[in-house]
Amino acid sequence: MTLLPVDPLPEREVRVRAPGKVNLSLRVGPVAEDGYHPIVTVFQAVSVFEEVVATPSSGRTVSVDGPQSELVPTDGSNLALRAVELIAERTGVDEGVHLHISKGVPVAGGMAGGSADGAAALLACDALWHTGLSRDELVALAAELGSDVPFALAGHTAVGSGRGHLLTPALCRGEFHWAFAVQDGGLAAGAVYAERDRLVEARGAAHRLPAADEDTDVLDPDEDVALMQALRAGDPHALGAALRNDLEDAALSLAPGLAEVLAVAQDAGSLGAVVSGSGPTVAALARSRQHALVIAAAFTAAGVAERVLTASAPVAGARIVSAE
Ligand SMILES: C[C@@](CO)(OP(=O)(O)O)[C@H](O)COP(=O)(O)OP(=O)(O)OC[C@H]1O[C@@H](n2ccc(N)nc2=O)[C@H](O)[C@@H]1O
Ligand SMILES: Nc1ncnc2c1ncn2[C@@H]1O[C@H](COP(=O)(O)OP(=O)(O)O)[C@@H](O)[C@H]1O
Repeated sequence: MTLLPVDPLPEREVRVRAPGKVNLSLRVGPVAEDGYHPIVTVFQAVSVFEEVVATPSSGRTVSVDGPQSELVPTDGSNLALRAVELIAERTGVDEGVHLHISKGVPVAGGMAGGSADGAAALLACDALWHTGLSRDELVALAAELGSDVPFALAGHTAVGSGRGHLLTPALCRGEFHWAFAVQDGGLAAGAVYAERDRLVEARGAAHRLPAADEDTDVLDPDEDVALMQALRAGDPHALGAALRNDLEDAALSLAPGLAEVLAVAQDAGSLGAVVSGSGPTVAALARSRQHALVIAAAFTAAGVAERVLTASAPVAGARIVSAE
């Protein structure tokens, strides 16, 4: 009897796409004992995406391509690999996986690209390993990985409280258009929060006030009434006027060149411009898709960005795009 060659089983592959974000408002309270700051933030997911492809493998490894990929660690500190270890540990799975990440979101840019990879890896492993986790279980694992990871799962527009991990969906009508000025060097979120503490304390000392007094009402949700109304009305002019980021002074203090980026956005007629999260990416709100391209061109012409991006928003959170 002759044995016919048998085709190997087709490689299974799960492909997930997850968005970056911009903080439309970011209000920061005084640092808590655990080293984290209570915040109230309005997240919006933007059409700048990470793609993560998971395939079975003997080990647990990651590879990365795309802009700034050389800045992304491929050891156990990679958020996507941390997600793999976490889901394996909690579900008792003893399998390997290789993740390939194609980066679209700036690295350490304040747009939560690493968080998007973490969220994508959770979804990919859940599908690949048939662990069948519920949405709530995935969200709980996401919150363990990082403050911004639950929003990368949720997407759209949402209010984040606590460390930013407790989410409430926000009503939002229509489509908004953004231009982003991306910088080469990133800013670490922890360093920017620490710089904010230093600035608040220095200001408190100058006014002979206890530093914490300044933040007494900062976490009151009513502070964002105008912004929430602008979102409900789908009014980009009102939204532009309501943008706010309490980390902006700290990001500007660590990266003073960002003041010029904000000025260029204003000169190009943006409806509002802010540092995105902990920076250093600057997000400029445009009147239209065409206007976003004009603002992006102005960033390039002024030489204030290493790279420019345009995006529409809001978009959905992490999604499986194919599983075969
Ligand atoms: C500033 C924000 C705004 O959305 O995002 P980015 O701009 O970095 O994307 C977030 O608060 C960042 O979230 P994320 O980057 O997930 O932070 P984590 O990994 O949880 O924490 C990194 C470090 O930031 C500081 N941190 C983070 C969140 C928070 N509410 N208070 C903090 O003080 C802590 O020092 C922590 O050690
Ligand atoms: N998958 C990943 N992609 C990007 N950065 C990662 C990843 N995993 C870990 N990191 C580390 O986290 C840092 C910040 O991640 P990132 O999400 O890109 O920025 P931010 O927190 O500013 O939004 C990076 O400088 C990098 O050292």
